[in-house]
Amino acid sequence: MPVAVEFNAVSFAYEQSMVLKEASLELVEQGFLLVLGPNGGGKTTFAKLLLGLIQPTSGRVKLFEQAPHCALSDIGYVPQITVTQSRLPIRVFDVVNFGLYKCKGLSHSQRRLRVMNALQTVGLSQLAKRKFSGLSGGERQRVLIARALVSSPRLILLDEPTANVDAQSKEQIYQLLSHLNAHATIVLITHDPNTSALPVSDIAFINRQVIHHKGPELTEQMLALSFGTTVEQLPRCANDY
Ligand SMILES: Nc1ncnc2c1ncn2[C@@H]1O[C@H](COP(=O)(O)OP(=O)(O)OP(=O)(O)O)[C@@H](O)[C@H]1O
Repeated sequence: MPVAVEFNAVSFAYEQSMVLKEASLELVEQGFLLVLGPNGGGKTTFAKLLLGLIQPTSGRVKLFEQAPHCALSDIGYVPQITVTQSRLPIRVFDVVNFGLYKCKGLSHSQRRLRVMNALQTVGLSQLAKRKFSGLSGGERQRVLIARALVSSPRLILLDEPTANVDAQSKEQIYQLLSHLNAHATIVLITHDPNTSALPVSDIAFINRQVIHHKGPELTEQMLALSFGTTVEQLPRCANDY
């Protein structure tokens, strides 16, 4: 399988403050990467590096074998929803239409078709004319997912899409992500401890260091890092206690 995301010994510091230290991972196309870690651990910084919004202090990030800023049309990004965004006086159709800003040369009817198809994929075509501000939290998140997938990206990056939604909406979003993973690589940043319904292929646990595991389980190293122990301090076997 070709590689979708590659972090090679990536470090990043905001001025003097080191946020990521020598992070390395590789995610193949159509993989499903769960990004976990405590508040302030560096998950959003990881996402910004992937989007090419910031550059590594050292090391290299590649997206589909290119520098991220050259592969931006291959990414659909679902940001954390802010209070300001949720109050915007704008219709659902127009929110999704914004996702086509990189797709030049489409006719009005082609745009309309793509927006309606994206809304249909997330199960909300009947809400196209409704005001975004009048939707529930779960519906808003699904509209933002439609905005991300309307340009047919090869990778969808989501930052906490289930943070403020009820259990039923979370289930709908997880079903949708499982469905989308048939055609796209997924990178999901989350604090949700219950992701067993998702077809996770890889986990990255981020707390200044990045521990990458190929498989859906948390490892002992990840748990140690979440409690503030460094990997070097971990006992190597039970006899060390
Ligand atoms: N623009 C910035 N300037 C300086 N420091 C920053 C900046 N953005 C983030 N940081 C710091 O970098 C560290 C990592 O932040 P980041 O937002 O990547 O963490 P996170 O894992 O996404 O956290 P959360 O789960 O709370 O969203 C934090 O200590 C944060 O205060």
